[in-house]
Amino acid sequence: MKMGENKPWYNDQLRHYDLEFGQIPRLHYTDPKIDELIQQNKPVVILGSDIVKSAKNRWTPEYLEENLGNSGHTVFLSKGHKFKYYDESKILSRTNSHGVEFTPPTKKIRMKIGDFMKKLREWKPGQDRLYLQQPLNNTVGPSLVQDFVNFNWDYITKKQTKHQWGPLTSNLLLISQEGNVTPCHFDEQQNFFAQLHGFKRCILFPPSDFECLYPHPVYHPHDRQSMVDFDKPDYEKFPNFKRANGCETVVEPGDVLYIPIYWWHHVESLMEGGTTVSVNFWYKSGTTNLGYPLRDYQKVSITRNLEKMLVEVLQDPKEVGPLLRSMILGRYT
Ligand SMILES: CCC[C@@H](CC(=O)O)C(=O)C(=O)O
Ligand SMILES: [Zn+2]
Repeated sequence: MKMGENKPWYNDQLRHYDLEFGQIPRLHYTDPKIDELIQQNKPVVILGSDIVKSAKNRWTPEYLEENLGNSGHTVFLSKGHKFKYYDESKILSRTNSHGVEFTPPTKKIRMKIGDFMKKLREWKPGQDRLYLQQPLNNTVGPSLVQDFVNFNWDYITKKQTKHQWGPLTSNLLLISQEGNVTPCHFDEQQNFFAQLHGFKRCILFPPSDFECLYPHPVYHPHDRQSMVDFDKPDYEKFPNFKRANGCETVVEPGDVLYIPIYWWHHVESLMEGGTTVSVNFWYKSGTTNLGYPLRDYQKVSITRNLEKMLVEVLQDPKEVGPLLRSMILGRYT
């Protein structure tokens, strides 16, 4: 294990960005502050728990190759290190019929785990990068099922109940090539993000950073994804990016990062850190009682609903801006 400043990784394995980041709190799982932070919809890394102990460092690439099962799995291919998500259903949507050209930045294929691992082992710079992203389902082998059953569901379910989250919707198994990046985006679900093998750097921003991170319009296939290229920010188009308030952590095997609903997150597998394995736990939001003042994520949710309604009723997305400007300039500003 590479040691640097008593960490199992070196800072030069992290990609460099123009921003400074605070640190996400890393608390022992018995610390009551964890529940305070979750209640405040703030991120926290839960340490030393046995939430995914049955899979920590056990779900190695080799073990998964043996036990993931022989049905194909969803693999994304990318020309570069970024794997920017896009919603296929929005590529051909009516509102997109206004000639909004969209070229998917990644290719989605199905691959057997053996072929995926072989490609990873034989990968050469310049070739497409690979990222396996597969919901855990009943096609996995019995050994994985046993490990999954042996997660500490009691701890997880207690948190789900205490914080009035909705139902668990899925567990996504993520097997990433070293150096891959999932660019900055937010999800509309609560997320317990469990790191099982290797190291991932996670940079998070609060929902109130909406005006610093410039999400694509809701009708766009890259809905919920930031338009800012962190590797080469365009400060002309996105001037507020320089004042985004990011916080970061590097999750190690066994760590569980709580990524609150609507929080922006950028996730990278450390460069030269080997293949990484994670599994996430996505929960629907609970029924939010509208208390005042409204929470930042509630305002984002309201913004999204407004945007969807306007695009729906105006039909042409290009009319949304002028209508909103005429509505607020000189009246609400
Ligand atoms: C497809 C999901 C990717 C994951 C980030 C990562 O591990 O690359 C994430 O964004 C999440 O768990 O919400
Ligand atoms: Zn996400």
